[in-house]
Amino acid sequence: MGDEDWDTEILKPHIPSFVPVFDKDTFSSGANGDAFNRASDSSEISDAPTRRDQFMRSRFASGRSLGGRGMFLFCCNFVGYQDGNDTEASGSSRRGGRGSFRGCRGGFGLTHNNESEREDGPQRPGGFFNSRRTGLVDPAGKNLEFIDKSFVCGYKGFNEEVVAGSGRNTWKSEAEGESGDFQGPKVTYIPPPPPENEDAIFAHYQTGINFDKYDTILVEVSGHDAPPAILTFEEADLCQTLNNNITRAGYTKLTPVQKYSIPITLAGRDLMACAQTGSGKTAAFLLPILAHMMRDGVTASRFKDQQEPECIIVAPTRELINQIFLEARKFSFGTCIRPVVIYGGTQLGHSIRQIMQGCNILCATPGRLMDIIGKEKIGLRQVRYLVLDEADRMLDMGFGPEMKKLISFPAMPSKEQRQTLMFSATFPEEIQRLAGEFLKTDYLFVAVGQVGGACSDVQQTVLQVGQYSKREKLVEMLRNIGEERTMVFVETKKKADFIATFLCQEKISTTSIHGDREQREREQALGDFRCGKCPVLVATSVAARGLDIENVQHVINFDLPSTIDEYVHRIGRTGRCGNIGKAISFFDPEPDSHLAQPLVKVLSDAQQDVPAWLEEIAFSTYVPGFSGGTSRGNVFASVDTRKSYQGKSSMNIVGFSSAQAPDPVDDESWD
Ligand SMILES: Nc1ncnc2c1ncn2[C@@H]1O[C@H](COP(=O)(O)OP(=O)(O)OP(=O)(O)O)[C@@H](O)[C@H]1O
Repeated sequence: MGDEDWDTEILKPHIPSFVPVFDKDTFSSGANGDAFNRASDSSEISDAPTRRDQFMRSRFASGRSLGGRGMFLFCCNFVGYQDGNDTEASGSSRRGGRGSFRGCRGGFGLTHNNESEREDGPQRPGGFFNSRRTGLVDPAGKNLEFIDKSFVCGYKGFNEEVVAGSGRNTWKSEAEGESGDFQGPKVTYIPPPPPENEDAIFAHYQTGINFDKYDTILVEVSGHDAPPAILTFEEADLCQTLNNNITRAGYTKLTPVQKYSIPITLAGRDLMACAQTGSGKTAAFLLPILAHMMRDGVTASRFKDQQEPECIIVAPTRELINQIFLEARKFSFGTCIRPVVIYGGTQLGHSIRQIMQGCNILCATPGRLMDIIGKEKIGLRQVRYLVLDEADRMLDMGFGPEMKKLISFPAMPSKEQRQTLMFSATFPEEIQRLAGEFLKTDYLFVAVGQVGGACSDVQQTVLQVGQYSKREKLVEMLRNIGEERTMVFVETKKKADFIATFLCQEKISTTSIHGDREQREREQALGDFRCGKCPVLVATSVAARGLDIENVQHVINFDLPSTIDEYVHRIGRTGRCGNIGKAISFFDPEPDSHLAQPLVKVLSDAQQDVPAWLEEIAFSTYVPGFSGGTSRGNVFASVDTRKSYQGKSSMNIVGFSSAQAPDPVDDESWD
């Protein structure tokens, strides 16, 4: 069936509108076969040579995207209205006119080119102004119609404020959503308490066969007087409790980003660290912070109306910040340090109660953090460590203003008085420049491998698949993949629902995660995926960053994201911690041609085969003299952008393999 029929099909009233979970025993996803491999390879094989000459590749070195194919026109012909908050991609360029929800046949004819979902927005309230898919996601599993009730009142997305011309959305603070201007029905969800059982706290998965290969990755440290890397946990000279926790977590050997970031942080330096997905960045900031806190004799915080944490960690998504919290809880086990997590979509009172019981490390999503500071439940005076995980995302136009607000609070120690740490697998140049405002001028920059490069343990395949053939191809692949855990990324929340529902109809056990699902549903979906109850998770970019799920063997980009950075994060959900994984991307030349150049670069940098047809498209969209930065944030920074702007000779640059870890050479001054 082609996509032409899709809308019609979806409208059929008998189709379950929730995302059912099929029992695996009842509905087998099909036997493993070799068709998957054939499918994966077919386009490459038929498209002949896998690599063009070096000349062509070098021309794409800047990796700049040439997107901007016009406004994203999207009318929900199946619901008879159009909302303003459909997609989750945060790039400023929206995917062009031929989306999967094609045409503008119905609805109220509103258009919107500014649909990105910003995580950490308020939970959609219930009742009449309910989630736009009130009828879609029914946990009770009733068959409901795909009729959106919100069109009745012209609902356009709760608490949503579109910044015209920015190309990205910003939402009003969650503070307003939950406690301010908008008095919708209260969010009542209280997440389950974290496990108390030690086995569960220290549960971990095995490092993979390529874990030792991390040692061969080139590491570059730039900035003044970088402390030498350490080679072992012992060299970090952490306290006994921390060492015990590290051992119980199954860590025996440092990853490169840890070898460099731990001593830098222990030395009190500010840090911007860029390392490939799944290579242990979380422990790279948690361990030295915990060690410092222990060394400084942090006192157990007591029950108080206002808590003053020593450390604030922010991350862009709820699930990610919860994961970071669980890591903090694991490594601080047996100490008096109390980490707390707060995030949107949960009852505000619950967050407040958690904080009041004591808080040394606050893990928060930005909106909830602002809310809680506004309510004076958190005082900032004691903050010594500020961590921005997925820092490029935290500083982009979506979250940047809130982060700026955070560091501008009068009580917040200045950057000279606190330590600021930024981590990500991608750091576009313009974001690096913005980061300067948050960091001391002498911050150190650690680049493990190519900044913004994909994890080399992920086998990447790009297939040319037209919009109308995607679903058929997806089903074919998933049937061959069988029970192996697979994340399928799509561009919009509605599409996530459609594809998940479609796969369920095909009797493939599937669940979905995206920003229009209630938090309880999101966590349930993730839980079902983690435990293998649903081996397929259809997700929007809300699940692209940071999530560390054991045994994800495949990532399928049903739709490519609008930026190459997002691609790198998405495929990084597999191939983690030395394990190997596979990523398959459907490339539809019409909307995706702007990604051809950066894709060629990502593939070749990761020693992957580059299909000839992709090189052709990249070549045909190549603009001579085109280089470097773009406001779209989808090119790599060469490494530390201070070099580009202040001259290479003025930087201290140390390029060496992490295995050798010599002392950094003190070059000339750059500041
Ligand atoms: N030294 C180590 N030894 C063994 N396992 C480790 C080590 N460091 C990290 N891990 C494990 O590797 C996995 C990936 O780590 P983590 O989530 O911190 O990666 P990341 O670099 O932050 O990835 P992403 O860029 O996707 O956010 C986790 O399960 C973590 O517990």
